[in-house]
Amino acid sequence: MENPSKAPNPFLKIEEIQGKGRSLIATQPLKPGQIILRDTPLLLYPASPFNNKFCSNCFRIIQCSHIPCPSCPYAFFCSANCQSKSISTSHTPWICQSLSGMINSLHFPKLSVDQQVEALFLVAAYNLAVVSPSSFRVLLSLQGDWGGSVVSEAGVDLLHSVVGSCPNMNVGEFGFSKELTAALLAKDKVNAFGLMEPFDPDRGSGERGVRAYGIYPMASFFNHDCLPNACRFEYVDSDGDSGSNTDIVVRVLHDVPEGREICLSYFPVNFKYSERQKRLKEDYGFTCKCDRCVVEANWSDQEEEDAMDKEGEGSGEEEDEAMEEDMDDEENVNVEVEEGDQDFPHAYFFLRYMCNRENCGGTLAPLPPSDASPSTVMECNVCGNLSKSDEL
Ligand SMILES: C[S@@+](CC[C@H](N)C(=O)[O-])C[C@H]1O[C@@H](n2cnc3c(N)ncnc32)[C@H](O)[C@@H]1O
Repeated sequence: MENPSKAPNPFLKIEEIQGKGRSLIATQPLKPGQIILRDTPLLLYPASPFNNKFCSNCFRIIQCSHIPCPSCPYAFFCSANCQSKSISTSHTPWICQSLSGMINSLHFPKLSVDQQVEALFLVAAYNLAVVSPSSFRVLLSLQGDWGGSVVSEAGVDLLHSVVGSCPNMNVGEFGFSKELTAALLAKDKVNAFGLMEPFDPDRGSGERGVRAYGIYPMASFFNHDCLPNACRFEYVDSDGDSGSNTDIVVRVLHDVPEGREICLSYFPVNFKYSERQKRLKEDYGFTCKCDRCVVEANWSDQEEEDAMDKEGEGSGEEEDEAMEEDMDDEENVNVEVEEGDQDFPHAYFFLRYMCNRENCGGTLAPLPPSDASPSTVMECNVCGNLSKSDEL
């Protein structure tokens, strides 16, 4: 599951940016669609304690019959291979015993579903301390501290006592303390990526279910931007080796010059200004001051509504200066933008990089370039649709 001693990434370096902390910077000019990162999770944990829809090891959909764990009722596998692999990764004997102890305790059923999922994370994290101390150290080095604003003291007390009901919380050199539990919860909150359930056209983009959460050692250094220059893809249900299907793949959307920071959006880009600010403050502990937020901070509610309507229509207007800066090197700009309409300066981004399929809200990135020529086929990172960029 984890591989903390990977080769250095040739496209990215970590640098401190004032006000943002560690950030990922392009070490060379990047082409549209270029894969800049494939990252393997340090740990994965299920988004629900009582799920038999997804394999507890590879998190693929279980197609027909599942294989239950012989020792507890909380894990199901898609194959004998996954079951045997899980013994050293996602469902070790330690996790199996801990889950049984914790879920049968008096406190667990009183937790909200979100708290139950956080308890599952803590069990997975303390398991990592047992099975791979070096990976646990990597987890501890990520952003998120006890005392930050993203986890409440009451929540920490409750979860620490619930996880304390596991029968064997002797976790070696790291110990088991409230401070460690609090730090782990904060790290989970600001770094976890959701591995999503397959796209369902009948559900809105905000309602899409999560099958599992993962903490990725390198992807955890991507900062947020409300108009990102990269996006991540996951192919959990793909064939191939169990183990690599939960990797995340990050591709750039357009040309990026050397030295530019690479950012993801931490949620669908069509969220309104107020929703974005709330989410970033509550879940990640910061106030976003990206170029888009600076512009939208001055919008009235009506202007925001108008902009969202236009975005839904996918109509193109003028690029703003900030976007121009990011797009200077864009080779495939073939979208006509209307002149003189200043009220929705980021329309170009939505026209070109937002999936227009109903209820999707995904981001479009070109397929990886072949022979150094950018692809004209765009792939949506939510519904998986492929479209020709020149259809725009
Ligand atoms: C996934 S981590 C990103 C890496 C992090 N900067 C670090 O030093 O490890 C998320 C955290 O980075 C910071 N961050 C991310 N995007 C930011 C932004 N646009 N402005 C300010 N801080 C940001 C916040 O502290 C957030 O909780």
